[in-house]
Amino acid sequence: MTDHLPLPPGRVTARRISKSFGGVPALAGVDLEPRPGRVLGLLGANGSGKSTLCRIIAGEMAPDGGELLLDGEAVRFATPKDGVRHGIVIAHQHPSLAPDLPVWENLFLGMERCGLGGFVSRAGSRRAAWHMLQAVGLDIDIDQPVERLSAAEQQLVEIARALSREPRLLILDEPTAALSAALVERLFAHVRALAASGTAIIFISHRLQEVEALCDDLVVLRNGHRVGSWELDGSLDEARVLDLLTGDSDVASRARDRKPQAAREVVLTLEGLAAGTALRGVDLDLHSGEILGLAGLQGQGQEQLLDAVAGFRRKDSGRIVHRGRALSPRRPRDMIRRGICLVPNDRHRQGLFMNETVGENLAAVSVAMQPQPWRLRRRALRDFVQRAIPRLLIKTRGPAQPVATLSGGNQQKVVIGKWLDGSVDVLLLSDPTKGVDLRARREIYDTIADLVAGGSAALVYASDIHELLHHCDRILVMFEGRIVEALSGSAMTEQRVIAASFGRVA
Ligand SMILES: Nc1ncnc2c1ncn2[C@@H]1O[C@H](COP(=O)(O)OP(=O)(O)OP(=O)(O)O)[C@@H](O)[C@H]1O
Repeated sequence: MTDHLPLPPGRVTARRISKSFGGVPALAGVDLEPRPGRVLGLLGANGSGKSTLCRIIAGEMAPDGGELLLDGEAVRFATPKDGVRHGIVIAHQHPSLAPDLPVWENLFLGMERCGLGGFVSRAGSRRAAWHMLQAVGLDIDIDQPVERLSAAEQQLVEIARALSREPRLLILDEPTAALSAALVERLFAHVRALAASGTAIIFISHRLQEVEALCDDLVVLRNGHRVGSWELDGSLDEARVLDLLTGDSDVASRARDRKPQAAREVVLTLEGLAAGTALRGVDLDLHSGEILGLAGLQGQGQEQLLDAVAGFRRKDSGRIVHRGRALSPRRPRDMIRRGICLVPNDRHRQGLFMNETVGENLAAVSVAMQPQPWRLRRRALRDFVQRAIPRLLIKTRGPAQPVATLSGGNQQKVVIGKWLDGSVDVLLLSDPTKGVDLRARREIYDTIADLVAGGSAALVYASDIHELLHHCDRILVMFEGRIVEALSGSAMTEQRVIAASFGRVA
C-alpha cells in the first residue's frame, strides 16, 4: 500500500464529535459536512475548537465521542498517515515542518514510503518540489534548510505540501495569517481550482473579507458548540456572524475609532535608518500617545525596521533617537532597559517560553525589566498576571496552565500581555493580532491605546490594512525599504494605502 492514492471525490462527514482536555470540553458534539466541490468557512473565536475539530477529522487526534464517516461508512484513523491515505490533508496554522531539513525534502515528508512521493530520483523530486512551490508563488532556494525561511515562506511550503497531495478533503487552518495580499489571491485561485475539480475544502480564518471572498458554506463555532451554519451567496452578513461568534450582538458597534490625538512631544526619531538591502533610509517621528501604523506589501522592510529599533538587527547607518538621546543598540537588552520593546510575530521562536506556564510567561518581562529581580514583590506580579488574563480575554484554566496547551490565538494574547505592565515607553508590534479573533483583536488594540494614553507610544506593523486603518492615528506605507507615504486624517483610506503599497503615491 502506498501513502498516496489517487482518490475519486468523496464525502467526509464528522458527526457529534466531542473532545475534552483535562476535563474541560473543547468540542461538545459538533457536526461538520464539508461538501465536495465547495469551500466551507469555519469561523470561531480563539479557543472555540476549530483546530481541534480539524485535527480529529485528519486523524491527528482521537475524539472522545462521535464518528467520522467516509462516503457514509464509519472510519477510524489511528494515525495522521491514515488520514492522508484516505485523502484528508491538513495545512497547519503553525507549519509542521522539519526545520533542519532542506525545503525540497520537507515537501515529501510523510510520503517516504512510496519513494519520495512517487518521484524515483532525487533530481525528479527536487524538480517536482520546485514546481510545487512555484504554484503557490514561492521562488526560493529549495536546498536551504526550512529554518532559514520567513514565517510566510514556511506557511507556503506547508500549503504547497498539502496541495500537492491531491486531497479529497483539504483543511487550511489559518493559511493566510502570514501572507501578503498578492499571495493570498494566488492561494485563493488555487483553492478555487481545486474545489472546481471536486475537492472539499475547510478554510479557517479570522478575516471575514477572506471568508466572504472564498467560501460557499459557513459554520460558526462558539465554545465547542456549532452555533450557526448557512450557505453564502457571495456576501456575508457581518453583524450576524459577529453575533454568533461572540454571543454578543454589541461587539461590532463597540468598535473604538481612534479620536484625533493632540500633537505631543516626539518620543522616537529615526533619521536615514539603513540596514542591508532591506532598509534603505527610513525617517520617522513617533509621538507620545500615538499609535503609528506601518503598512505596505509584505517584505518591504517593515519587520527589519522594527528589528533594527529593538536591537535585534544592527543598523548600517542613520540615527535612532529616543527622548533626545541617540542610541546604537547592540542587542535587544540595551533597548528593553530604555523601555523599547518588540512584540514579535513569531511567537514560537521569540515570544514565548513554551515549557512554562501562562503565569510565568506573562510575568517574564516584568521580571526582566526590574534592575533587582530578587527584590520583586511577588504579590504585585501575581496581581498583574491575574489582571492580564481577563483583560485580554485569555481562554485558560488559569495561570498554572502550560502555555503550550493554549490555542494559537490565546498564545498570541499571552505574548502581548506580558509587555503591558506599564514600564514600556515605545512598544513595537509586528503583526500583533496574527491568528487572533475579532473580539480579542479589539481588546488588544484597546489595551495598546490605554498604554499609550499614559504617555508612551506604539509603532505597529500589521499585514491587515483594515486593522491599521481602524486603530492607528497615522499610517506610514513602506515600499522597497523606504517610507513612501505618510497618511493621516481623511487621507487615511484603503485606496491610498494600497496605491502606496505598490509604489504609487498621490
Ligand atoms: N493539547 C491540548 N491540551 C490541553 N488543552 C488543549 C489542547 N489542545 C487544545 N486545547 C484547548 O482546547 C480549546 C480549543 O482549542 P483549539 O486550538 O481547537 O481552538 P481554535 O478555535 O483553533 O483557536 P485559535 O483560533 O486560537 O487557533 C482551547 O481552550 C485549548 O486551550
